[in-house]
Amino acid sequence: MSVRIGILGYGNLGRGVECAIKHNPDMELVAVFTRRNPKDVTILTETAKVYSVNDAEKMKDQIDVLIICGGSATDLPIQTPKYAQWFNVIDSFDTHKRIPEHFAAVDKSASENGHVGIISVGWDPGMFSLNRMYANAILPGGCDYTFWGKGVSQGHSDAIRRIEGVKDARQYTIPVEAALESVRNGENPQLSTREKHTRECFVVAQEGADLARIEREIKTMPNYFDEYDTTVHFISEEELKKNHSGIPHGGFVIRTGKTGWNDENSHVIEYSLKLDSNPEFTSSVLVAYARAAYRMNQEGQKGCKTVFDVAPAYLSAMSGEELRKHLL
Ligand SMILES: NC(=O)C1=CN([C@@H]2O[C@H](COP(=O)(O)OP(=O)(O)OC[C@H]3O[C@@H](n4cnc5c(N)ncnc54)[C@H](OP(=O)(O)O)[C@@H]3O)[C@@H](O)[C@H]2O)C=CC1
Ligand SMILES: N[C@@H](C[C@H]1CC(C(=O)O)=NO1)C(=O)O
Repeated sequence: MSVRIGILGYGNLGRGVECAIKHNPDMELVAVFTRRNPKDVTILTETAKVYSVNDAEKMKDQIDVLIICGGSATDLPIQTPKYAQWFNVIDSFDTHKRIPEHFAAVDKSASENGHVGIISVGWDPGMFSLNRMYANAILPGGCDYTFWGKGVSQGHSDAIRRIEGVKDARQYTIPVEAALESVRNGENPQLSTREKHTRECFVVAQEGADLARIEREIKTMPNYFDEYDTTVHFISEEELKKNHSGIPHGGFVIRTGKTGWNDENSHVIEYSLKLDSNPEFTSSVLVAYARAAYRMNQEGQKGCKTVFDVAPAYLSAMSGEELRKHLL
């Protein structure tokens, strides 16, 4: 029997989840929910329909897992705890400093209602988090480094789009080459946030908007830009569509550490991603964790989880026997 999926929020991630379900025969898309007028939202899956978010609760018995594809800056803190009342949920919440409070809110709602909510799924947080954890467990005395880009951060682009007067935006994260070189040379540098990345923003402003205010709000935005050297370019909608339509990204996690009675042996653990489509890759991770949430809930589990709490086998469409035969 297929895992019945709902999508809440039809943006880059929502479209990516719809596409990822096509690649997972054990899943089916039942509904897409939107805060806009459903007539204004067109999906590609003929067997599913678009509904208003106000209709979601009525469909709670028709959906096994609701994948919440809103923005981390303002949507997910409200949406994920709300819909965990009625559904097993998955989200991609990536405001790292606010994950503890988000976890607590989702845990209360999911636990009280007997659902599983897996938050902060994707690649960072998500796959990068897992690899940082594995590497720290294996090399307890070492140094961690995470680099992103050059690529388009969806979270930072979404955060800019939420600023009054902004019509559209793309934010590129750019690693500082000297920092990268020092890490790769095994120099184990102590790097501040500002020394690792810069951020470049391309913004389409609404007619008559106060550009100086928008630039200021971007550069001083806590949890997103205030710790970085950031440049802001105001461009036309045509320029954005022509020169910034893709959403590529990537990055890597490195941990260096030593073993031996006198730390005589050095080791480097590296996990890297090169993504043509940040949203499509992130959505593929969301869909795998939706499979896990359904299975964990079927076993009687409930409450909020992160990627650290999900045994890997729950993610796979293969049976235990197939996994042992093909991937062990
Ligand atoms: N953990 C990770 O590794 C990653 C996390 N993320 C997270 O995913 C979040 C969502 O990213 P993304 O999908 O790019 O965000 P979008 O801006 O594309 O979509 C966010 C929401 O905005 C609404 N929306 C989308 N398009 C329109 C439109 N044309 N007009 C009006 N509203 C619209 C949709 O809600 P509705 O349909 O209800 O209107 C949608 O759910 C990011 O904020 C980021 O935090 C992203 C990548 C990786
Ligand atoms: N959550 C990020 C995924 C990675 C990308 C990123 C960045 O460029 O700052 N941080 O984490 C996203 O929204 O794309």
